Amino acid sequence: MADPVRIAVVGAAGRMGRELLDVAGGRDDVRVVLAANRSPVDEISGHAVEDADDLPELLAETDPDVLVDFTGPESSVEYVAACAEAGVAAVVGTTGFDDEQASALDDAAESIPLLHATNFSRGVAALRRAVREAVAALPDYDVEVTETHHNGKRDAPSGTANTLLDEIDDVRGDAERVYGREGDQPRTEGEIGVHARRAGGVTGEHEVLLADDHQLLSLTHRAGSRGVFAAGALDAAVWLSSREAGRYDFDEVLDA
Ligand SMILES: NC(=O)C1=CN([C@@H]2O[C@H](COP(=O)(O)OP(=O)(O)OC[C@H]3O[C@@H](n4cnc5c(N)ncnc54)[C@H](OP(=O)(O)O)[C@@H]3O)[C@@H](O)[C@H]2O)C=CC1
Ligand SMILES: O=C(O)C1=N[C@H](C(=O)O)C[C@H](O)C1
Repeated sequence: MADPVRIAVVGAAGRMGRELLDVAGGRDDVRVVLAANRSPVDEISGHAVEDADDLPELLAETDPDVLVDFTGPESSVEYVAACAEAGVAAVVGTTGFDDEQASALDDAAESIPLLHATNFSRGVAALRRAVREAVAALPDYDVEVTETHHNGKRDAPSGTANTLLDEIDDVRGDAERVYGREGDQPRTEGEIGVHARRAGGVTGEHEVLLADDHQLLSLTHRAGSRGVFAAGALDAAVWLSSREAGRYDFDEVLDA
């Protein structure tokens, strides 16, 4: 069997960071060589947690093959730039990038392999394909996208909802997006309603609803645990570890 892929996890103390360290511990194709976090934390899943402000030095000391980042847009851009400097591949799960931050990922991908996905679950990959097919088959139907997440989520709508909206635009052309409705606001033809709900500990749900006067089609994905995202991100890291510099999609990992 091949040597395990050497992984660095940033955002180690976050919800996803903790899940990644836990899931990685049960796999023999990856080995965590660095866990780092902005705020000080002693230990997670048996890993000492280093100060993420020292990432450039830590990458040089620990020599990971791939860094896995689930943090925030500002830190993600900073960590990916450190990877580009150090020649370390990057798997990015962070969402909520503005255009400038997104193009910083493109810049890094000129010198390292980089894979960014707004959702690392296989179910959402299948949902994206199903949505494309449904929207193409039902061209005049009204479309509404609703996502529900835990009350600690910062960005809205979710990265996955934005990806689903882009899939719909690919098929229909750019539609007006209406974010929530209030007061006297009847639906206009072709608009897409977008709704973000935040409650309790919901891991992540996405629904694309298509309806006309006679039929309603609801396509829904519910993540049962963050383990599905962590497993997908580690699969992506293993796949990415043998790639050339460039920008890659999670679909390429699933199709391999
Ligand atoms: N692509 C996918 O499949 C998934 C993507 N996500 C995305 O991953 C990201 C993280 O989610 P989650 O783990 O729930 O978030 P948490 O808030 O639980 O954790 C965020 C982590 O990132 C760190 N962080 C946040 N902002 C900064 C910053 N400016 N500088 C340095 N470190 C920072 C935090 O450090 P500290 O401890 O110091 O606060 C913490 O370790 C989000 O963008 C979320 O949307 C989540 C799940 C699945
Ligand atoms: O913040 C989360 O939790 C999640 N974020 C991702 C997103 O913004 O789409 C993926 C998943 O839904 C969980």
